[in-house]
Amino acid sequence: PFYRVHVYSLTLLFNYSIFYFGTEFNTDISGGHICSGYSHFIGTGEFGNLSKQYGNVHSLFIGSRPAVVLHGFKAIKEALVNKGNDFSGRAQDLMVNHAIHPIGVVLADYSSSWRERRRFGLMTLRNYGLGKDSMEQRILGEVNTLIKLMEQSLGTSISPQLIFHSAASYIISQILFAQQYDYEHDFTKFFVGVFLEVSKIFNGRWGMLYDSFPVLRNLPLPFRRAFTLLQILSENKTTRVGDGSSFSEDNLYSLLLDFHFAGTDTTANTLLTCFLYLMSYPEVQERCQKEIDEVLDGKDQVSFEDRHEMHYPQAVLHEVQRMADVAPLSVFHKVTRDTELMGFSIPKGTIIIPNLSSTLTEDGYWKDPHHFNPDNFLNDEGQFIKPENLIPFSAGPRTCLGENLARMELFLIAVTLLRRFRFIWPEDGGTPDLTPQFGTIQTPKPYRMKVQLRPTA
Ligand code: HEM
Repeated sequence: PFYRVHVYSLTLLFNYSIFYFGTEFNTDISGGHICSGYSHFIGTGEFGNLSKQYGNVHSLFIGSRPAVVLHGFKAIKEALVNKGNDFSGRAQDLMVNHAIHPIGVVLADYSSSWRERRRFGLMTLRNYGLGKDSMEQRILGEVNTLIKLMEQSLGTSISPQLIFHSAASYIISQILFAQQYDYEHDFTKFFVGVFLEVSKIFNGRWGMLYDSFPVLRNLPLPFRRAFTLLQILSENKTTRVGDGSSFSEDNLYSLLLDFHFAGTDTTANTLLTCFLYLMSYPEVQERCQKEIDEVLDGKDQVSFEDRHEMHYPQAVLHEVQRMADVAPLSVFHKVTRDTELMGFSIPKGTIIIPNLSSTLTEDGYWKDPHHFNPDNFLNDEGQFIKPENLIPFSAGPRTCLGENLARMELFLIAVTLLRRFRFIWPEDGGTPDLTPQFGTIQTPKPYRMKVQLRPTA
């Protein structure tokens, strides 16, 4: 038989529960091992253990569908970059596909229409100023709103979650929408709220049940709420597409959702991780501020170009991305034709799970793999270096389309806020908990922060 299945373990049901069956690949065919479970519930720590047991390329089941997990930089690069054409499809039968019809970019299968829409997305980002001053000015404009909010809360402790989510949402919305609303407007609250709630459903146990057990899909279970919310959003769309466009209204709507989904949670959770670590390591925060003051001496605002002179803050921001591990399993890929990888044959249609997390602490690549240490990104002369195996944006033809925008946002927001404020862990905040909450998009545990004006500000 293709798969030799035996029950490996049956762990809990429902409350953080998974059906977890271990199976082995028929060694005549693949030479490898297979075990199954469900990614959202196994957690990346468990994934790491599976690689120790089964190797850097092994498989598991999502419901009844076989998937292959790739661990470590070598296997991921070999598949996503060197064999990019074979490994760049997308699975088409998961809850996200059904709720958001995959005619945008993120969830679309590898095809000429995906390529066309991806090109359109990149062109739109460029036309709206990425790589030119205008995008920078928009981001800095948004930082001013953050500054005002923080100034109103000086001395008290604030919850940064909604603030950073709204800022990230606002920046991407400036490209996507003609009209803007402030943070307190009903539309903003509705829009940001829908995305937070829908992501929670996709990433939670209801999303897992939907994906694993197709028979449940039409039942009135709580996952239907995601469909309802997206339907309400869809009913509120208006179109600006003129005659002659190769894009339908639905294509544009999907692109809007894609860009907003892909660009908000990821960036906001990286910022949240950044300030969590800066408060937990005050000496790192102070060293960043010292270098920022020196480089910006006399300038009233930072520019993205300044990053080339800010070696330590750049190292800290990259180390934060390593710790944040925002998209631990990337977005699942799919094999577009029968192919092979590192001696394993993989049939067309197999889901591919790139375990990006596994590259972040991989032996032999980092000076200090298991601790927060900006030295991981500094050479002996204290200059910033970026090891090629830091791939939070993934790699190959499906690599994140918003990487440059995200990098610009993280740098400009962090540097401007650090120049003006000191961030302190509140006395009544307990001990900082740096362990992220596992999910398709990882997020730090909710925390509060205290903001003080810096004497030089
Ligand atoms: C820190 C911030 C971000 C991180 C860590 C991140 C990470 C990722 C990852 C891991 C993927 C999957 C790549 C793959 O399938 O191999 C992805 C895809 C994508 N990201 Fe991002 N992202 C970030 C910010 C953004 C922003 C700001 C945008 C907005 C323009 C964006 C737009 C996209 C799109 C459109 C895709 C789908 C690309 C495709 O399927 O062809 N991302 N991102």
